[in-house]
Amino acid sequence: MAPLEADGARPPSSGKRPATTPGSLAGFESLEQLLKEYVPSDKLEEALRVLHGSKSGKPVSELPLSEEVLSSAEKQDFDIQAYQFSAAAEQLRAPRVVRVGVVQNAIVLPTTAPYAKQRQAIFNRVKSIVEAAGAASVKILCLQEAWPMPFAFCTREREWSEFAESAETGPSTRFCQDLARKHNMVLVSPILERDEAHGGTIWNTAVVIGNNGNVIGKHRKNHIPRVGDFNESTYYLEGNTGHPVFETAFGKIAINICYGRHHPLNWMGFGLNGAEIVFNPSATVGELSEPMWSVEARNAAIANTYFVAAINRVGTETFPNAFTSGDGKGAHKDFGHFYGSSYFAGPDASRTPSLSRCRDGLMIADMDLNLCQQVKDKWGFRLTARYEMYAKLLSEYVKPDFVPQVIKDPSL
Ligand SMILES: NC(=O)NCCC(=O)O
Repeated sequence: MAPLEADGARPPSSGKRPATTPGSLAGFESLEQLLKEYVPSDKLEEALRVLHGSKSGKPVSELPLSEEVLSSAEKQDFDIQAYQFSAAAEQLRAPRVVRVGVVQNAIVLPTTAPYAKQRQAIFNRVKSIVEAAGAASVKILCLQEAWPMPFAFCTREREWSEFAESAETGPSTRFCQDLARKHNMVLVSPILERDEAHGGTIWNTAVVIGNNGNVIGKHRKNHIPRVGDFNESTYYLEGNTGHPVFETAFGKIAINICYGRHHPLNWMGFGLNGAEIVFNPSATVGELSEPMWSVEARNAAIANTYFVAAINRVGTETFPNAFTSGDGKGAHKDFGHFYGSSYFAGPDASRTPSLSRCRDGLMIADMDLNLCQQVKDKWGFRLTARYEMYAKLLSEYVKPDFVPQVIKDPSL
């Protein structure tokens, strides 16, 4: 199919990449870029209305950014996109608009480089993206899962545990504290945590740093995968922090770390505790999870009437020694491609396009948090839920003598 430039649809998008670029979708950085290239603009709006939901009949609108921020992204070669989730004007409440951002990034140095150098190179790269977010007045920013390190848990090798650090005083927390203070920004920093008070146990943890640079608290990943190359349970087990919601200067936030997105009750826990925005910092690869990616965070936003930010790392990470994963695949040295594609979803079923599948990126959105209550009042999911009935079922289910409620056709 030829591009539609000739009949005036729209010029070629900047999202074009050589088809050989790792992670590219037939030569495009994202599904939306591919659609932009081939679907005439009037029809594209209709297609996106159905695909991404709508705000008064239109896809989520773009948010203009300053030249300074745009040119910094271009110079440093990261994808930047910005959108706005508006809400209806209310008579008794002022809008509560908060500017939120997410960062996706590849590791910078090969996994064979000295660890201190690998981490410092990631710090330098992430700093430049966080600085752009700060210049764009982002007030709550979340980084990707285990952002200061390669996602080495596929290997099962012990030495990668060296990247674990204190959630309260480790180098990543100190790095984020400086940036949080500088930009008056809440920063969510998902790291590999070493808990010195409990024998140096390791956790997969998101540290929430307040806009004054203080550590507000932390949350430990609730669900640990045992699928494909995700051998994380060799390093850490299920978290013990429940479903905390962090009340920040800019809104009530929570973090559902990666594999927790497959568990609807996990999402529900954060909703019951009052989250308005739930971040889902992830590290996941195409072959395994891409068909689920565009569905799960969006469904969680709808079912729990809050905003969700789905964040995935990007790039292919190759490790020195081959590993196997008990799934019949031969020994290999990489996880496959982390497909990026971070996006925001609103409680009203609208969503943004995705960030690049091939490049680092910063996505920004203005969210009017009034939308959460407006959608609750309209759809009444919290009103109509049957929590006592679910609680009863669950309390029965966890008993060893549970008998499933099955009514068999007596004629069988
Ligand atoms: N990081 C992580 O939990 N990945 C598991 C794979 C997935 O959930 O897509």
